[in-house]
Amino acid sequence: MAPSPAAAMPLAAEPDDPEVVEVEIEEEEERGVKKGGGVAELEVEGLVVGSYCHDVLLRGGRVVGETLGGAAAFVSNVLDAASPAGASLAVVSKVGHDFAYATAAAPARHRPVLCASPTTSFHARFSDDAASAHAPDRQLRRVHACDPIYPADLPDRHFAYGLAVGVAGEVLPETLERMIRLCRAVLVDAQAMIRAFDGDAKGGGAVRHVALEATPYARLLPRVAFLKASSEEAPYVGVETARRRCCVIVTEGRDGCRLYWDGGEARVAPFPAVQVDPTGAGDSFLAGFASGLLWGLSATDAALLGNFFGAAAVSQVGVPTFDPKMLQAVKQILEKAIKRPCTHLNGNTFTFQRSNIHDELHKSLQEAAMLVCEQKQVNSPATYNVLALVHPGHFRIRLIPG
Ligand SMILES: Nc1ncnc2c1ncn2[C@@H]1O[C@H](COP(=O)(O)OP(=O)(O)O)[C@@H](O)[C@H]1O
Ligand SMILES: O=P([O-])([O-])O[C@@H]1[C@@H](O)[C@H](O)[C@@H](O)[C@H](O)[C@@H]1O
Repeated sequence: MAPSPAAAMPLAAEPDDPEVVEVEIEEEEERGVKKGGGVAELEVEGLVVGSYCHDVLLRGGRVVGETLGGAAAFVSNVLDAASPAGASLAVVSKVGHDFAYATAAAPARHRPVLCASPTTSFHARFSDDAASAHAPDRQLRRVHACDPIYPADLPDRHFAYGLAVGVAGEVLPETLERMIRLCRAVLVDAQAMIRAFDGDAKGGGAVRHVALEATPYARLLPRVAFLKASSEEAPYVGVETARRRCCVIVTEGRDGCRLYWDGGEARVAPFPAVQVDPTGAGDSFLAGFASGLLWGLSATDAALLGNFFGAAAVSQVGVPTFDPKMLQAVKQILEKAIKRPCTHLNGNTFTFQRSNIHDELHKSLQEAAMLVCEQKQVNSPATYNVLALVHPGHFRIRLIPG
């Protein structure tokens, strides 16, 4: 189906909601929007909700790496790097006193809330067989579960946009509902809603998926702007039903992604990457996509930025470090392509159409993606046998020599 030229998406909160009117007034005052024709310098604050975790990567029964994980870690890494000037972030994340990445030189970027229970942790077991773009490449087991994030844990102020990015069931339905009230547009990762765990007393157990429709999150979908799912999660989301309530984005690994909305769909092409660790690709995609919206791109164009950061994520183990030259190149490309950033998340609608700059944007970002590949090849010592190839020595990650 060809993308519709001008589909529109309502805001997360209802337009006649008194809270929305209040938000608009407050936002205008806070941002110092110049009235009477002056150029507006917009300040946009986003809210990320989901806990950091410890990831243990295993291959052939051996631990090959231990890294900072949790979608909030990957998401804030990309949003901090790629958002336009004037955009800031609040992150609500919970960890235990055992959290291993609070004091390292390259820590979790935003301070988490400390709890008595241990930090959420996952074991990711990678198979030696080459996975297809649509097949699971790892088996996840939750080993510990930290406390859930309650509505009262969210800051008591309004945000331009919010990302619900739980990994272990920590974003409760009532917490998502509160996010929807606080944020003008909410983007949700399906993994925050459809994961179930074959539990033991400490919260350990294999990760399973349940049908979204059977969860208490389903009724909130009409008030969500974008729902992202991997191809593995898509059957549990029920794309045909969900797309009538919000825009659904299905990521397809090295094949890029597809957007489905009520009345249209679009495929967005991927970028080249040498994959060493698939962890965090979906998270980095979602954050790249959100930053594309912040730059003022249509959803289909913003998905290019999602694919770009998804590809960058798989090129490194754990939360990636971005080459400043690459980031500068990306921002220059966006500044050149877009005359006025920060419009869509503050406006009344999202647009979906593939713009006339789409192909040019893809081509320019492809050149920046080559910088990521080149940087990887220069930095990679052949001393660590990690997941697929090798990875630059990095103090945020403990790699186990092969
Ligand atoms: N091998 C790859 N090469 C290029 N891009 C990739 C690769 N793997 C993932 N990506 C990018 O990251 C996005 C998310 O990856 P995917 O594997 O679908 O999600 P998840 O990590 O949730 O399983 C993809 O849509 C794509 O843009
Ligand atoms: O790889 P991805 O699907 O984008 O997201 C991953 C989660 O599925 C996983 O539970 C978590 O431990 C990782 O750190 C990462 O957040």
